[in-house]
Amino acid sequence: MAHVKASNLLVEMPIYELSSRSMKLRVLGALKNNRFGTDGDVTVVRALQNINFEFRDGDRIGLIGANGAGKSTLLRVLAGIYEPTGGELQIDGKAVALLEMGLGMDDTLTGYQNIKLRGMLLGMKPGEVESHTQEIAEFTELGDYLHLPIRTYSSGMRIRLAFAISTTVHADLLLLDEVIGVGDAAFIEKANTRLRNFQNRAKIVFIASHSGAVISDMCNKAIWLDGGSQMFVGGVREALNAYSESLHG
Ligand SMILES: Nc1ncnc2c1ncn2[C@@H]1O[C@H](COP(=O)(O)OP(=O)(O)OP(=O)(O)O)[C@@H](O)[C@H]1O
Repeated sequence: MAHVKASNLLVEMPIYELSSRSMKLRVLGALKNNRFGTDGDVTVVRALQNINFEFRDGDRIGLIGANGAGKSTLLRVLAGIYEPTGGELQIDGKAVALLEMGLGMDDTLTGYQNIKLRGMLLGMKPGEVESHTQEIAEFTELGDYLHLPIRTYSSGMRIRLAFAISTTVHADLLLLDEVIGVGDAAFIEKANTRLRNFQNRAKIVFIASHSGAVISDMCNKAIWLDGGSQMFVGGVREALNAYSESLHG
């Protein structure tokens, strides 16, 4: 069974560029909210604070909120890309993120070698990678390019490869940003079908989106974030209504 629980989760990011005292005072004074603080000499932005939730198998959680609300940061903490600076985050199960999918690929290696490398980085055993290689290769439609170093690929070709590998592994917890830009028009439809199957296999899915329709369609729970704080956790309709009311006064 997969399970994820956040208790008073806090994520602070240091802003080292604000070194002079006068700049710090200006920024802290101008931004009269509790999002900025100091840690010793360093100014920090609280990207997330007081986040509390608990989800289990079957939960599909939409992350909603304005630009800068903290949605991507929450996905990154769940993915283990950022460490919480306070509170607790407990994850039982294997998390796979379809964020920054190109990370962990090596430019000097061929497509086939990257399938092996990234597959293993994502937790597959050598035999498992082997048995999926043909299918991954076919899905990418990259043909003979797979024998060339990936520095010769276009950005779209890289994304195809990274997406095909990432969606092959087993995920208990799947972390998605709505806009994953998986390539040209012809590829998008195929990629969407693969993504839907991948989502269906995952036990818990988090998806950040600005589209109420996407959230209503895919999720049974939602978290509304605003300014790094959690404004609402619960049903999708209630969350979308509360968010929409905040926007329209
Ligand atoms: N590496 C970083 N250093 C400093 N501040 C950061 C960093 N990453 C995020 N932040 C801050 O954390 C806050 C939350 O950002 P985040 O990207 O999570 O928002 P978001 O809800 O995903 O926004 P969007 O809808 O625009 O993608 C923002 O105020 C942002 O400036």
